[in-house]
Amino acid sequence: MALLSLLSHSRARSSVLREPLRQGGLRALLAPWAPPPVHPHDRAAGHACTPPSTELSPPGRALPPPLDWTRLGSRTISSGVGTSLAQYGLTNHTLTSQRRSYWTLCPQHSSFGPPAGIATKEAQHSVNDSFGVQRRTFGSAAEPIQRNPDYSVLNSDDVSYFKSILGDNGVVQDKDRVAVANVDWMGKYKGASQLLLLPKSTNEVSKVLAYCDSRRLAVVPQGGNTGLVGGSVPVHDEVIVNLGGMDKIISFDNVNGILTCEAGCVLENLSTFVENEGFIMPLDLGAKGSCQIGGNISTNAGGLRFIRYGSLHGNVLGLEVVLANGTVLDMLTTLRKDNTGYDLKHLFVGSEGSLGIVTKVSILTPAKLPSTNVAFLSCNDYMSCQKLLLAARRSLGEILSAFEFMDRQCIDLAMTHLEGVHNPLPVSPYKFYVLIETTGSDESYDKAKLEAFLLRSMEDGLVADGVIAQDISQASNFWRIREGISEASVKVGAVYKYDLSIPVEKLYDIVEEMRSRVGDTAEVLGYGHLGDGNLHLNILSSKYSDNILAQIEPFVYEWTAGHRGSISAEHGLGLMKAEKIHYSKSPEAVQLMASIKKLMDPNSILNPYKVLPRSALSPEQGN
Ligand SMILES: O=C(O)CC[C@@H](O)C(=O)O
Ligand SMILES: [Zn+2]
Repeated sequence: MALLSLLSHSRARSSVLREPLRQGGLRALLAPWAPPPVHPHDRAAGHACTPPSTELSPPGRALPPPLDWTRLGSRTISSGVGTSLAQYGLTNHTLTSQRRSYWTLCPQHSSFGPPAGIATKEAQHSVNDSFGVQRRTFGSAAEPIQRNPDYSVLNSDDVSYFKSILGDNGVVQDKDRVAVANVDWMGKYKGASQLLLLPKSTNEVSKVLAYCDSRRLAVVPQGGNTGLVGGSVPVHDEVIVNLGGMDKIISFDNVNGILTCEAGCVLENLSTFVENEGFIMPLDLGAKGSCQIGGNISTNAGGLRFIRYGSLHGNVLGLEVVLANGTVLDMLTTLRKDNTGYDLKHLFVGSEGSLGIVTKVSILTPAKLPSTNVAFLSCNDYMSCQKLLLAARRSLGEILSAFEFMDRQCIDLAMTHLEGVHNPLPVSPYKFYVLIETTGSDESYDKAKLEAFLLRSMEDGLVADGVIAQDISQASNFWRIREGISEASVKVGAVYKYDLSIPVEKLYDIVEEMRSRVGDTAEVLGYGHLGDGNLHLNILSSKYSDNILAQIEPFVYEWTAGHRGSISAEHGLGLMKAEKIHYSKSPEAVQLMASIKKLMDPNSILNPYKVLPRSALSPEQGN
């Protein structure tokens, strides 16, 4: 049945937070009593991207009720079509302040606890809480990881030194607050750090690292802690250095669209800021409400706009980075072209904090275009999805801004676990769903183009059914389904996540093979950024089990390598895949990476046990 409602609307995206953070997570515990608010429109250097509110302190004060996140997210991003914040009586400042007050003071979530439904007994047992001993991350086939005995153990003199640099508020030893920073949002990776540091400036980061290097104290750099591979939490007792307090917008060049800001700015706040200037961020992720730009860059995050604007390697113009020994490397250029020697910034894009800590960023932001359309379509088979992608590239060309796919299992999961979303298509035997977004500069031309494309695709049998969002809330609902799959997947109990680059024509084969391998023991989901050849393979079960894992690994890595794919398209290697790098990189490449690591971080203090295999590093540095 054809159900094409051919009406256009402007884009609206719901704001999807990683669940534990929405419930009052790490950001809730960072800088709870902050300096007076600064409106993000005020671009004088040093003004806050996340304007903290004086309304926030002190705890125990009466608070307004928590806001409706989904609706606020829509309002924020819909400002191009006459539903601006101002029309709703909200300013960005109000919005952000309200968010922070919810995060900061939501009383029932102020103490640490793993996300509901995830921290099974198995999970708790699989990680030994006393540091200095073997740790095994559950859901991983890896051997337990020994603490490297060459690292020093934190003592009271260290803490006193950090207090002399960061002040009392910048040095957190409170058990509950440190516990939140020790665990990732899925409750899957858990460290045993005793110390969380909250620097406010590059100079402070530099002093902290210089000291840690001289003492050989291991460090884990942390942003919004929204990663999926255990890269942003400690493995043992590493000191956590969280950049969330460095959240200022430094400048915006509104002729060239170049944003310069500190690393701790939350992506969604940057989006709101640049959208008010008539630009957009070149990347967009489901975790935008929590993730920070420094973390995005350190992990080379891909996301939903990659098909249109490409990778951060292309969009990041400059960086300021603090090296392991405290040296500040100023590469904060805003030039589009600069061919003077090696382009060192690329070493830090995607190296997951193992070579330095990103403290400032300059990034190219594309112009915001006025006309956006979102279509939600179903296809009968995977071949139709592939053909549809090719047809979309040919017919929609310059206006195509997203091409995302999901199988039916994803839709079922989203409908079961996400609040307030509904399947816009009739419940049916469709096996695949595709979300297509177009963004262009001419509303009637763009709309006509998309409509013609969809009608043709239906006639050709590529599309079985579909809708085009007629208003902001429909568009928001479509995006919420796609962006919410990750969040919904952790609600089942246990989730094994793989993030693979595979040639598009083979991409769904591994999902089907995996289904037959795990049989009834687990549910297998396939979704992702089809336009980028990026599959998210999620395997869900009620609890973690070595038997299920044995069906998945090493098969998933061998299969991917056998098809010349990558075992990490966009999530990075982190702890989960540090020992698997050889499936995607040659021994020579891994050796060169290890040499670079040793050159730049000879004491191996930065994010140990992550990214590179122990065998590639020398014994005393690699454990
Ligand atoms: O959770 C996942 O597996 C994928 C998360 C994210 O990269 C997405 O595209 O939704
Ligand atoms: Zn993704």
